[in-house]
Amino acid sequence: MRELDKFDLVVIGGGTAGLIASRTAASFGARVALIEDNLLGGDCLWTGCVPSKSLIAAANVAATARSSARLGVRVGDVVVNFAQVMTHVQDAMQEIAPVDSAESLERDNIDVVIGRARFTGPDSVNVNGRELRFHQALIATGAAPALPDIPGIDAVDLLTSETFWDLRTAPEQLVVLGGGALGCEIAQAMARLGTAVTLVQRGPRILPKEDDRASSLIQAALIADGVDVRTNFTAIAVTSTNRLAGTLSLDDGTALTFDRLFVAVGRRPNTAGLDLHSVGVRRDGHGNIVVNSRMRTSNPRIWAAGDVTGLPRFTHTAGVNANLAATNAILGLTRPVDKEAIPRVTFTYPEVGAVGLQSRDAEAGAHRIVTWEHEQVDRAVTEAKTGGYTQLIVNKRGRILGGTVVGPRAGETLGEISLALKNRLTTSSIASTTHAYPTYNDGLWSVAVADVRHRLGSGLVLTATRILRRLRKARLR
Ligand SMILES: Cc1cc2nc3c(=O)[nH]c(=O)nc-3n(C[C@H](O)[C@H](O)[C@H](O)COP(=O)(O)OP(=O)(O)OC[C@H]3O[C@@H](n4cnc5c(N)ncnc54)[C@H](O)[C@@H]3O)c2cc1C
Ligand SMILES: NC(=O)c1ccc[n+]([C@@H]2O[C@H](COP(=O)([O-])OP(=O)(O)OC[C@H]3O[C@@H](n4cnc5c(N)ncnc54)[C@H](O)[C@@H]3O)[C@@H](O)[C@H]2O)c1
Repeated sequence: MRELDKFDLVVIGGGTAGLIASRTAASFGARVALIEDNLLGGDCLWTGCVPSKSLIAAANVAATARSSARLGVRVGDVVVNFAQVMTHVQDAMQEIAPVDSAESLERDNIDVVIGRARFTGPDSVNVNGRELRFHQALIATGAAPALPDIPGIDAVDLLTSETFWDLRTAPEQLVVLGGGALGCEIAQAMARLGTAVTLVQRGPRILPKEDDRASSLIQAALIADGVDVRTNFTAIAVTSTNRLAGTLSLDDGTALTFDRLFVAVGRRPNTAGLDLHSVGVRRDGHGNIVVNSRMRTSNPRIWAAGDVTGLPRFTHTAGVNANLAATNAILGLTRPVDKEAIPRVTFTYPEVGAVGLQSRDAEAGAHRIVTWEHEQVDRAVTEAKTGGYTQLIVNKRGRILGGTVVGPRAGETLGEISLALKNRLTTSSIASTTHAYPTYNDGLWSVAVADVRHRLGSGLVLTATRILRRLRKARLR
């Protein structure tokens, strides 16, 4: 660590938001210190995206092997070695870790300080008894699993996204509480790996943020994989038989036996111990740090990004918003955050990808919902994976305002829809772009062509087409 006494930017938290903010600021020549309390890489690398997608990859291989006879390939019994699955999960994390390491950050001229940060004054942070002074600071301390307040729940060692990755033996009976992205991904993956899984969702449907039909398709897919999906139930008590196992009582009088209970009911921001009061950084009713459209907090010297804010909790939003905050902080710019073109993907099978408006947001007369069934996507037919759809929400001129894709590679197709949304493109732009055949993106191409045809068949465009045809005929006479 260099001994110059004041940093241009002190970043608290070494997850995606903190790493990106530090690198952005350092690339502008700023003097940057990054403080991390635990492991550099944060949630995405150690407890979130990377381990969960590695687990899902193994689960999908098991499911593909089991269903291969349908395509004429018979394999023997599918045997899952859960300890080896978890070795694969650990290997994936270790392979990515060097990118986020202290050595790599120091090569980018970032001073890394390991320890827990606490604000001690308007321009100072204390770490392990040591004072770091800053011109500006950025809070990127992330979030942790929220725990529901259910009588008896403290008597069992819950599985959460933080503890699950330490498992080396698969539970036999897993109860998953919460049917959001996390609950659905884990429930399906574990069912595919051979665990008996029950998913309890408080509301009427799983994945409630998604299009109704997407929720129904994922619910059907989970059930097909053997998950016992219980929607519209409230858990009222936990009775433990030992520190790990017990029963979960539901409000209809039934009780679910589990040997592990996985809790996936949302996240709460990590702000404890930062002493935000002392620096005048405001939080909302959920404890999220309040930021303006430029990612600045109520203290103009302090910025925040990532899961600790109330903005959508994804790795890509953490990275993009942190980059924006650091750019605004160091260069004095006033670039606003993008709140419209925020894509999200739930990595169940099939995947659900969504961005912008959804069918429930479409206003009659102003918007149209155009849908293409994957039964008509040749790639899906060749792979026998036709149970999905591509849907766009467009305005009268065909401008793309949002979309939902359900299918095996929905997340890949979503990139093109996000690009269209961000750049205010119409379906004509997609329709007039040649797409390689046969790909899942054919669904998007087809839905765009269908929309252009619809517009050609009505209103001004129809009149213009008719006039052109008449003129052409007259010339040919
Ligand atoms: C199981 C799971 C799967 C997920 N899958 C996806 C996915 O597929 N795609 C996607 O986009 N998103 C996914 N997410 C969400 C994604 O992981 C988060 O949105 C993202 O990692 C948030 O990054 P962050 O930098 O804001 O916070 P974090 O990565 O949590 O980083 C915060 C860091 O701050 C440190 N810290 C906290 N307090 C202090 C302090 N006082 N002093 C010093 N350091 C401190 C913490 O140790 C931590 O390392 C998933 C999340 C989970 C739980
Ligand atoms: N693919 C991805 O991008 C991905 C995957 C996993 C997690 N994540 C992120 O991780 C975070 C956590 O995910 P999550 O699924 O826990 O949060 P979430 O808020 O998306 O979903 C929680 C679900 O639990 C339900 N719920 C709440 N209390 C309940 C209770 N007592 N009993 C039963 N159900 C209850 C809610 O209705 C909701 O559907 C999110 O911010 C998410 O963005 C993202």
